[in-house]
Amino acid sequence: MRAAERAAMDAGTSEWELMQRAGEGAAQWIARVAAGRPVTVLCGPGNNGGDGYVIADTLSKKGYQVQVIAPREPGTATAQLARAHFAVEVEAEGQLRNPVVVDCLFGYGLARQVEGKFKDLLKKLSINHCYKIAIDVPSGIESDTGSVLGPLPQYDLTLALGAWKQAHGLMPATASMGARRLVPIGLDLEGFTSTMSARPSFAAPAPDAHKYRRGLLAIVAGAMPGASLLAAEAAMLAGAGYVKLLSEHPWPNAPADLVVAKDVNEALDDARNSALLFGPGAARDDVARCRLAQVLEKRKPTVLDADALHLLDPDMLEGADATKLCITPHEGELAKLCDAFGVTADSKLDRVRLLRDVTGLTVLAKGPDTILAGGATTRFFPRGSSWLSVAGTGDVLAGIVASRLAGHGDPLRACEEGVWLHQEAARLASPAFSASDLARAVKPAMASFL
Ligand SMILES: NC(=O)C1=CN([C@@H]2O[C@H](COP(=O)(O)OP(=O)(O)OC[C@H]3O[C@@H](n4cnc5c(N)ncnc54)[C@H](OP(=O)(O)O)[C@@H]3O)[C@@H](O)[C@H]2O)[C@@H](O)CC1
Ligand SMILES: [K+]
Repeated sequence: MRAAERAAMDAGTSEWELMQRAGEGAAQWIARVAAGRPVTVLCGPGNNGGDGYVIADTLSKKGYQVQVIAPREPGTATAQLARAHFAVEVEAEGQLRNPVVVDCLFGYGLARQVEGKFKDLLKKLSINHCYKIAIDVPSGIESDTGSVLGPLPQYDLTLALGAWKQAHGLMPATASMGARRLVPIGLDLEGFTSTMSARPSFAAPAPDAHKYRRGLLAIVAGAMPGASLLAAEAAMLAGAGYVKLLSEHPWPNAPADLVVAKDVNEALDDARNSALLFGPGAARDDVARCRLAQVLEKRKPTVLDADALHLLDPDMLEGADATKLCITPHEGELAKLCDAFGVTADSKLDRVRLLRDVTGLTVLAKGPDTILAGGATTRFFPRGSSWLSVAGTGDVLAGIVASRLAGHGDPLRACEEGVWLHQEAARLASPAFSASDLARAVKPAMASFL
């Protein structure tokens, strides 16, 4: 973010100009929400506080009654300029008088624990029944890691300035932000490798499509059949033209439109397979270990999930084509993988990136803050439904990602599309769904992206 702002300034746009765009853009949102009601703006000592003075000034000029509380005078030249433009009284402390409160205490410059008067203000904000708006990031948040450095009110709206920061996609920060909106300030974000995932759009199959061209996905089942059946049911609705379940199990409950291949070795050898999925319900014994080795040997685009992630280690990966593989670990599986590959880091984000770097795999670390890392890219996602916290939803995700992978063979794109489809299916299936409800909801979810 600092580099993008520096580039804009080098190209002739002053910091003051950027701050005015940010403050005025944010004020437009605030005016919509406030709808005429008086507004309190809390201003800190840096440029986040500077944004606050621009917001206060813009709202005043629109006829809003504005209270500004600033415990410390602005310390940067640009924030001082903003303060000088706001000709109305500023209180050093006081009660939050108004029904809408805008928090401009700290942005991405917060570098240590919030203490003293700033801490008191954030505490007051926490218990106040006002509509709470965070400017750029909530002021008690470290914007690179999403970790908490001060009191964290539950905001109704967070307005990211110029670009999304990593905290907008990371727990625990993201849970406090309420709705999130981006205020553009004209920065050139081309080449940003770490970004919020953009909503994808899908197309109907090509006019000359047939089932193989749309992709043949082979799902290799294991000892516990339910999980791979769930993955298959989701995969059949997520784009692949042909989903085959490779299993020696007799499958009395498999739907009629799911092909079950009993000769697993023969079906795995099928040159027409576009993608493979292995792991859900696979168990962690020697049989599963041999199966994983066999799957990797095929060097096809492949999704590894669940038990396969407990079996994966550097020896197993030897000879595999990492560029075609994606892994979809939850928190526990991520810890197991980090252990196996000698990765240690404090934050989930660093663990995911390091694991990607060490293995060359595309890593989709699922959870309340899903992180995707592959190649040089990191993607964050809008918050998904918390109803996804139920058994079997990971199998459904693996099926969806594998189905997308069968269609085009690009692991990063498949993961990104998979997360969106999964979250949309959850939204449509909510509240309180089972994993098979979720798998069925992939069908209407597809329609949302066409
Ligand atoms: N650059 C640009 O082009 C644009 C930037 N923009 C905006 O600027 C924001 C970043 O501004 P920033 O870098 O000035 O940092 P900011 O978040 O205001 O805080 C730093 C200040 O707080 C202080 N401080 C830190 N921790 C503290 C603590 N615990 N307790 C007490 N004090 C503490 C620290 O001073 P210190 O005491 O460390 O000397 C410093 O004074 C960004 O999020 C966006 O909103 C937009 O206008 C668009 C254009
Ligand atoms: K803030």
